[in-house]
Amino acid sequence: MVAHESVDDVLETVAAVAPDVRDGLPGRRLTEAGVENPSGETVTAADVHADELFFEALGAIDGVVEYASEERESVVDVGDGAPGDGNVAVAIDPLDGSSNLASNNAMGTVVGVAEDSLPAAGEALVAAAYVLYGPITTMTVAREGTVTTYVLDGGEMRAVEEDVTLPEEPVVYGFGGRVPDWPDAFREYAREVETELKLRYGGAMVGDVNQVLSYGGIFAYPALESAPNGKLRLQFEGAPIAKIVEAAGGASSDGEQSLLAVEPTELHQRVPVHVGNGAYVDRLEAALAD
Ligand SMILES: O=P(O)(O)OC[C@H]1O[C@](O)(COP(=O)(O)O)[C@@H](O)[C@@H]1O
Ligand SMILES: [Mg+2]
Ligand SMILES: [Mg+2]
Repeated sequence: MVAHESVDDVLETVAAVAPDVRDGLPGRRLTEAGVENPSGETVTAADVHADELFFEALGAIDGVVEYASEERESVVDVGDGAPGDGNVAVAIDPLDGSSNLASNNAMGTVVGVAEDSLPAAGEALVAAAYVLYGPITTMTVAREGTVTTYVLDGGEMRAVEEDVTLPEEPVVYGFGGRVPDWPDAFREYAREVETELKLRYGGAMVGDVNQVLSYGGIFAYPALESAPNGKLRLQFEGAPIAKIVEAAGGASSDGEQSLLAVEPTELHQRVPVHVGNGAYVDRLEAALAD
């Protein structure tokens, strides 16, 4: 098998499983799983269910040899051999923004496909995608330098927008964390941005990034005084989202460099995430460097 066939299989499988994840949400509303994930966060029954569905389906693909999830402590070997030579590793945030289930707001799934063992840097990703469980279930895929958005119809991928690019005139911003917890330099930057753009923050990274991809602007979950690496995880959130935003003509940063260049040292490490139009990311980096 060659790598692109494994990548096709992974993307088609994520698309096929996503409707089942969605169908499983109503019955798991307001149900905690009673455990913490490796990041020390409360896990909902919906997080566990999504992880199980993706693990079963993705782990069964011939060319997938490693599976790592935000909900699992370590990488699981699910095939013979190592990533490379047609084999791939899959890193997944099975349900992003799952605290939005209680309030019935948008959530997502984020997936990165690498030809390297996990944890792998964003530069090693051969494809990245997110599913958005909004009024419509869509899937946005970055592959071979271009981004395509699909509507998922009964698990089938129907392309609705090819060569997705960030609009040149930015319109929206969304920043996570509490204002008093933001470092001074970020707070000053945010004060400027809020005079220029409209606030769009829904509390699920996938939904908030999709606003930026649709209207242009910037999304950030920055470093916090109480958490210098922010909240989001490099492997499961920052790197795949950066791959998609950069392939769509935007930029990403951990505050100093592209998120794709950040070398992971731990599977669940966190990283400050800033993604959006290049001009806003450049200004952010300049503001943090002062
Ligand atoms: O509740 P906050 O602090 O705004 O955090 C929201 C962020 O946390 C997340 O929900 C974390 O992702 P998970 O739901 O996958 O843990 C992001 O989707 C979102 O950007
Ligand atoms: Mg998440
Ligand atoms: Mg999650």
